[in-house]
Amino acid sequence: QRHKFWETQPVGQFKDIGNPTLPEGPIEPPTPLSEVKQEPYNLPNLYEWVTCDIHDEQMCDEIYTLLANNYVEDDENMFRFNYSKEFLRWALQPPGYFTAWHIGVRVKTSKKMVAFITGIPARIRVRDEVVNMAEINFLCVHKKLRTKRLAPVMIKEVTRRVHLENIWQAAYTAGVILPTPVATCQYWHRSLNPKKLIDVGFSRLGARMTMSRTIKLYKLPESTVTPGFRKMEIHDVPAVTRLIRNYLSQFIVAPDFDENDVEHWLLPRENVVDSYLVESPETHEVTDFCSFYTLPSSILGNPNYSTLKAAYSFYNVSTATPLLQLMNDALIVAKQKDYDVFNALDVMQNESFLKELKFGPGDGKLHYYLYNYRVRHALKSSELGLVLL
Ligand SMILES: COc1cccc(CC(=N)NC(=O)c2cccnc2OC2CCNCC2)c1
Repeated sequence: QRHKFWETQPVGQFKDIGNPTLPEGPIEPPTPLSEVKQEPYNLPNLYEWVTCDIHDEQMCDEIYTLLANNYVEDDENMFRFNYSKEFLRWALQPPGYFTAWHIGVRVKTSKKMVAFITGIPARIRVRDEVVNMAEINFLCVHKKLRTKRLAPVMIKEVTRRVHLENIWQAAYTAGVILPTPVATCQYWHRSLNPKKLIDVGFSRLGARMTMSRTIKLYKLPESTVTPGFRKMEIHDVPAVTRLIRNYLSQFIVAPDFDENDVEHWLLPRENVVDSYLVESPETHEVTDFCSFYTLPSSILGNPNYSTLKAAYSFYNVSTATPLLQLMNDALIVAKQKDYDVFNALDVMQNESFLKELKFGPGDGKLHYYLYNYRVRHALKSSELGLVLL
């Protein structure tokens, strides 16, 4: 019964692992658009599809609430992602987005939103092939409807709508193992507010450690140390695009960002995404870049705290400032902005700073997947240059 659905899909199958005869690249060829199913898949009788215009305040509210109450929790069900409305509008409206790929399921009678799944277009390079893909995210089924096998039909429906736009590949992540991970990443956490993290059960007091010793251990300078370190601004887009395109070229899988993408994904947006760069005081050249996105978590069942304010490492480039120093400045800014914790995956060159900057390993892994694209063998996480929201 395991993976009954995924064994029917064009994804790397476990039985194919290590089979050298299977070529890297698309698993199935594109279908002629006339042969793509024109009408939506059938839902169980009580439910109907709804195309969600995230720009509409009331619709955005319904999606926010569905996710806030039913989306991903940590393994111990102590925390649940609490994506903000402005974050969702940012995440779902990149250049070239399709409203039709923001798909809700609601109860026909009550019109209550009970499930959601999204796609956004992205150009993703795999080795030296730039592929038009859909990034699939926010798959969420209401807790009370989990046994109704809604996820497979939702995945087929978003796939159908992506096919109608002549896109045949996708990228997605999951905390669970499905056929077949293209890379498996470990996540790490850097305490910024250790007392709160311990009070809410996110962290535990180390052995032979007192609370005051722990607070001292994670203490950071009041201000950043790198000369020329400043917030990114709109006029920096061309320079940051050059910097990040060059940096990402070293990874096997990475986004193929152009200036429009950089302007959308990396320009600071309050409470959504923060980005900083180093402009050399002498030459005024942009030499380094760091960024993190804001994804709070609801704290489930704690009398004193309701929200964990978390920063998630996004894209970081160092060409002149040591990455260690650049990321320490990112930690300092996050602390200044009252974040409780700074999270990072061991992707790109992150491993080079995680331990030294006092990140601790998380208790789970994040698996990356490609749909209808075979990668001969799983990548090391350091060969991955893609961070999904
Ligand atoms: C602390 O609150 C949590 C609430 C829900 C789940 C988790 C654990 C977890 N699953 N974390 C991650 O997936 C994760 C850890 C570090 C960096 N990015 C991550 O996930 C991102 C990227 C994938 N989509 C969710 C956000 C933690």
